[in-house]
Amino acid sequence: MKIAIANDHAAVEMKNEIMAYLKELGHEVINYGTDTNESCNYPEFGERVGRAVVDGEADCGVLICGTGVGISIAANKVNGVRAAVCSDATTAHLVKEHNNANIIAFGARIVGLETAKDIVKSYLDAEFMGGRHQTRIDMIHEIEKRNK
Ligand SMILES: O=C(CO)[C@H](O)[C@H](O)COP(=O)(O)O
Repeated sequence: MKIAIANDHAAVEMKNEIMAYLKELGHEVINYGTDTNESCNYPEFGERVGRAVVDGEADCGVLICGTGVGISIAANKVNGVRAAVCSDATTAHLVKEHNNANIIAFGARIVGLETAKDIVKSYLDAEFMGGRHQTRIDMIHEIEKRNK
């Protein structure tokens, strides 16, 4: 898969570890920054990965900030993005199966590296179940249309 990844200053080291792990798993990774520890603003990076996924430059995305929350909120402002913050592998699996999340997010100040690896692996191994879950995703798209 082609995976877009980005982070803020709180997550540079974790992003580098996760990029290496994703490559080990055989994925292509597109890095949208940031690559320095200098303080920056997570909305910029959330939007970059959100756009990359919605525009089809990547199949899915990984976003990391201190908590995973701010960067996912920003990504979710791009129409068509379903970014989900996860702190455990079970949730990561379910956000793909039920919500067809196209971006997974987590916090470098919240989870350790091994948990972060479990989260991305569990997400990537899962498949969207469709059916009643598709109905609900269609409803989310309707909300987007009503609130453009
Ligand atoms: O988690 C985050 C957003 O949800 C950010 O990483 C966090 O707010 C950055 O904080 P600071 O500028 O104090 O390092």
